[in-house]
Order: sequence, then C-alpha cells, then structure tokens
Amino acid sequence: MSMSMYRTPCAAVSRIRKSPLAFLASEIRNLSTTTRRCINMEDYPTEKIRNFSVVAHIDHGKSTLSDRLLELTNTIKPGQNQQVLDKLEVERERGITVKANSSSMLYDYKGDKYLLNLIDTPGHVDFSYEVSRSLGACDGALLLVDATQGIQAQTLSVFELASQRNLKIIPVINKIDLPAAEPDAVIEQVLMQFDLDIDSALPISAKSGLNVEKVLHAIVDQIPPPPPSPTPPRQQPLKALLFDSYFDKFRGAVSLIKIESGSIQKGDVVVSHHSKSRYTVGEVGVLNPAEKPTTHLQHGQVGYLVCGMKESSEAHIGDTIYKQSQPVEPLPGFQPVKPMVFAGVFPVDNKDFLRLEENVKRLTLNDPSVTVNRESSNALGQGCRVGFLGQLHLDVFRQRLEDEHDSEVIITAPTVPYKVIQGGEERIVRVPSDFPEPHELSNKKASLFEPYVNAEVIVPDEYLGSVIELMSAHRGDQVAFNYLENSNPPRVHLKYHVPLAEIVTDFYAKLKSATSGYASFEYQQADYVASDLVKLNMLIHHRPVDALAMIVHRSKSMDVAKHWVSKLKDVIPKQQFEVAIQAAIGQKPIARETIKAMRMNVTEGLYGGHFDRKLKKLNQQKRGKAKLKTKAVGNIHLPQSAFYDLMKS
Ligand SMILES: Nc1nc2c(ncn2[C@@H]2O[C@H](COP(=O)(O)OP(=O)(O)OP(=O)(O)O)[C@@H](O)[C@H]2O)c(=O)[nH]1
Repeated sequence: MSMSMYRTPCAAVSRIRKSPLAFLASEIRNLSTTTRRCINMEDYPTEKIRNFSVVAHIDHGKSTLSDRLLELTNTIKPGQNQQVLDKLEVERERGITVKANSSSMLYDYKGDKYLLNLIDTPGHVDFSYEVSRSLGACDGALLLVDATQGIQAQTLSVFELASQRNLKIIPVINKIDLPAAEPDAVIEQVLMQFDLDIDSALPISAKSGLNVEKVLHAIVDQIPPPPPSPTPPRQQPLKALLFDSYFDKFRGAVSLIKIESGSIQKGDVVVSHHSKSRYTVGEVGVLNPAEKPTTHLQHGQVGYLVCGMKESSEAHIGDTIYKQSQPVEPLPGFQPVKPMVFAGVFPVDNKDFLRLEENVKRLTLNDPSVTVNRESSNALGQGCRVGFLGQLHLDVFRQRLEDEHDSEVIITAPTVPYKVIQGGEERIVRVPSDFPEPHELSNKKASLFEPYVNAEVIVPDEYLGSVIELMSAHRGDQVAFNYLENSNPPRVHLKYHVPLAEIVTDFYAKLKSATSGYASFEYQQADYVASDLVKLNMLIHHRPVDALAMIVHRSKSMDVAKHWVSKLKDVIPKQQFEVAIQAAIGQKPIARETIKAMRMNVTEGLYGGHFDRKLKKLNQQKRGKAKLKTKAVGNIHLPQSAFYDLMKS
C-alpha cells in the first residue's frame, strides 16, 4: 500500500513508530482484501468451467498463443512476446517451455461468466511426461500446428496422448501471417491425418492476434465442462488430484490440484493419500496468472493449495488429497517416469560438494522426474549420479543449476541404463565403472542388453538419403516408411528401432545439420535388446580414470576410443615428463596419444663453443626427468578444470 493512502506521510510514519509489527500485520490484511480479493467460486459452477491445454510440436507457438488468450481475457495487460507462462530463466533464455504452467482466465461470453483453466505444456520430447501430466487435468486440448511446417513428429505424439485420454481436440493452425504459410493444405493434412471434423480447424496468427478470439469461443462452445457432480459438491467427499507443484520460500510447497469431486476451503484438514500426512488448508485459489485466493475450490475446478507442506517432496505428483473426515479410494494418478540418461555431477571444487548436493536436491524437488544418488569417484571425489529423461533435460538441468544456484559443475558423459544378466542375477548398470570387465564376463556366462527406443522422423523427401544414412550410422533399424498426405514439399514419415545410447549424445545436432533443420524427431522408450557391449577404460599415465570409463557397442569402440584420447590430449596440461593417454578394453589398449614432456630450455645463455656444457645440461635434464617420471606415476593429477573443459568440449 502506498503512503498516499494516509492523509500525511507523517501519519503513516507515526503509525509505524508506534508498533511496527501491528502496522505490518494490518498492511498485509489490507493487501489481502484489496489486491488479493477472494474470487467467489460459487459464480463458476461446473458447467461454466473449461479445463484445457495447448499441445504442439516444439516452437509451433504454444506460449505465444497462451499470452494472447491471457490478454484477450484481461488476465494480463497487452504487450508483445510476454511468454508469461515461461517463468524459468532457462525457459526465457532458450525460448522453450520446460515445466508445464497454468493460468485461470475469467471470461464473459454471451452474457455468461466462464472460468477457463489453461495449462501450458512443453513441446520437447524430453518433457512429454509434463504433457501427459497436464492432460490429466484437462477435458480438451488445442492442437496447434504451424502453417509453414505442417504436422511434425511431436504433433503426432501429443495428438496420441490427448486422444488416449478422450479429450476434445480442436485443431488450430498457427502463423498464418507468414508468407510461407499454407493454411489450407495444412488444415487438410491435419484433418486427414487425425480424422477430425472438417469444419473444426481454426486458422490463426498467435503473434498478431488474428482470429484468436475465435479460439476462445471454440473453447467455450466445443470443450465439454468437467462431468457434473451427482450431488451438490459440498455434500461429496473431497477427491483432489495433485498434478504439479512449485516451491515458495515462505509457505513451502504450493500444490496445483484438480478437484475431481467435493470441495476444499481454508481451515479444512486434509490428508495426502501417498504419505498419510495431515495438513490444515491455509489458502486455496487460482493462478490468474499470479495467485488469487478463492473462497473455496470445488468439483471440476483447477487451482492451488497451500497447506504447510515444508518440503516439495511432500507434494507428491499424482497424489490424491482428501478430507480427514471422509477417506476415499485414491485416483489412478500417473505412471512414474523412468529416467533413461544418467550422468555424474561433481563440483569443480571438492569442498563444494555439500552445497552442490543441496542445490541438486532443491532443483530435483521441483522436478520429480530426476533421480539423485550419491556417487564417489577416485578422480573427481564426491558427487551425485543424477538420472534424467533425456539429453535436453540434462542440459536444462545443468543450466538451471548454474543460473539458479550459482554452481559450476562437472557433468560426466551421459550413459544409459544397461542390463547385465550374470549367474542368474539381473542388474541395471547406471555407472560405467560398475560394468563388468571382459575377464569377469567370460568367467561367469553373462548376457548384456541395452535399451532401445521407437523413434519417428518426419522429413522432406529431399533429405531422405541423409536421414537413412544417419540412422544406419547410429545402428537404427527401419520399421516403417510412409509419405504424409497433402504435404508440399513431399514429406516422409519414418519409424526406427534404435539404441537409446545412440541418440543421447550429439544426435540432434547431426540430424539438424543433415536436414538443414527440416527434420523433426520424437522417440518413446521401447525394450531391452541383447547387445555386444564393452567397457572402454581411459588410462592416463597407465592408470584408469573411473570418471572417464564408458560403455559402448563393440563396433563403435575404436572410433570412440580415438575420439576421446585426442580430446583428452587437448585438455591435459603438459607435464615435465611424457604422459601416455590410452583407451583400453580390459588390459588391451586400442588407442593411444602421447603428451610430450615440457622441455625447459636449460641451454639458454650458452653460446657457440660451450658445446660440452650444453651436453652436460641436457644429460642432467634427462636424468632429472627419469627421476620425476617414476615419482610422478602415482602422482599424476588431472586438474578438475581439465575435466570441466573436457566435458564441456
Ligand atoms: N510470425 C509468427 N510467429 C509466431 C506466431 N506464433 C509464434 N510465433 C513465433 O514462433 C516462435 C516460437 O513460439 P513459442 O510461442 O515460444 O513456441 P512454443 O510452442 O511455446 O515453444 P516451446 O515451448 O519451446 O515448445 C517465437 O519466435 C514466436 O514469436 C505467429 O502466429 N506468427
């Protein structure tokens, strides 16, 4: 509240002097009754609610459309490129959505008041878990397709997710303002591919706002309200699905919930089905897009819940919240996601480990799809082994760690979970140094398996040759090949069965450059397949460095070995003795580089006739080096900074 609210500034100051705490308390109360005025949810019965999501391939304009919808409903003030729902720094910097976000809009249409709950979702494959979670809280979805690009790989997969949940799907063709846009062809493509109603597609420009009002009308007219409550909600037992959460320093975990039945309000005592912990509800409300308290939340509504959960982990995604007095059967929740890409995360400075661990945990609390376990390495000291959903997920995590926690970290080369069946026992290897050596494999008969994915690529047919070549270089087996209908230029939809390990490193970059950025790619976890795998040990000065070990397919071992020894040669500082860098399978080196000794010019200042002294000095240097070398065998120390450069390069 501004000072001008008081007759004179002095009046305010004198009030503060009298009792600062009482003053602050009354200010907060005033604030909550003015700017944080409660929305009366009785105004929005179930039939006036629409819960929907915007789903699309990456960059097709979901966040831009969300901004326009928020502006048109006066939820935010108009302004270009706000990307209001992309709250994380990494999202704004990279222009991608990583976490799904929500906002409620109050919309007057044909004389009625509607509550529209929009849940924005990420586009990238690594975050499809967020998409499926968000769809769990929706009754409909806007399927957004870029009019210059047409259907892409992710369009197919998000459509699949939405139709599996029986959502009403409204196709929206975006970017029709661009000269290269072909809205009619893309509409036809979408309607044929997805067997949707011929009149339902809406051509729009999310950027200019053209036709966006029609999208709002379609949301109200076509998306069904949540199924009605059989009896008045207040008489029904509460069943709320916890579908997301965020952390607030002062109030702890704030949960996003969808009320499947009953109602919830301040003062209710609720229970988490997952942990059986009890909480007293402190506040409920809707995100508009900032938190706005409401009198209560009831059947069909989506909103936030503050109930004194101190840790984010208490807000278990997929949990059912119910009233202590009325126990219920839990909702089906969500399938837990399995991280498929693992990497070691170590501090650049060993004494920062505890701080790093704390930071990693804080980040992962907000991201339940990441797993964390302690790991120790003889080269890098104490660190954490973190499991991610994919390579971009890992990159985003690294960036968030650096942005939000000011920590520089060494992240080891990513690895996938391999399966080893040995002596009748099955185990999953997530750390390469735990993979059996060749002699261990031959002693006990062992079978090795690696995870495969079902991958889909959509690409203009002029790049078909490059994609086929790339996929076969990455050990992919082609499963299907179709031309997409109504596509100009002609485009091909390819399906592959490919090892996950082949696509978690630089695959995207290669695909992008092989197809000038025109290919779209998507994959889903498939199965484990028997594979001829080997552990590649990297030896520096004849000693294996555990943090650099990797598991590779035998056919790739030579190329990978050569690549890494040369990479290492570039980052290891010269020593006063010769250093061998080798890559070996078991005891057998298969690639080698040598870093020559640093040669001090001991003959400097000796001219012409001082030949004997020159020779003597050089011989002394040689003897000195021999001594040093022996001493150094146990001593060679790779600076952490070299690892940092190595993993970044
Ligand atoms: N010309 C034009 N550009 C648009 C339109 N809609 C979005 N864009 C641009 O397309 C780019 C991607 O838009 P976003 O809204 O970030 O796309 P997104 O689907 O949210 O992206 P992800 O969250 O990364 O999946 C941005 O540069 C937008 O300005 C449109 O209607 N016309």
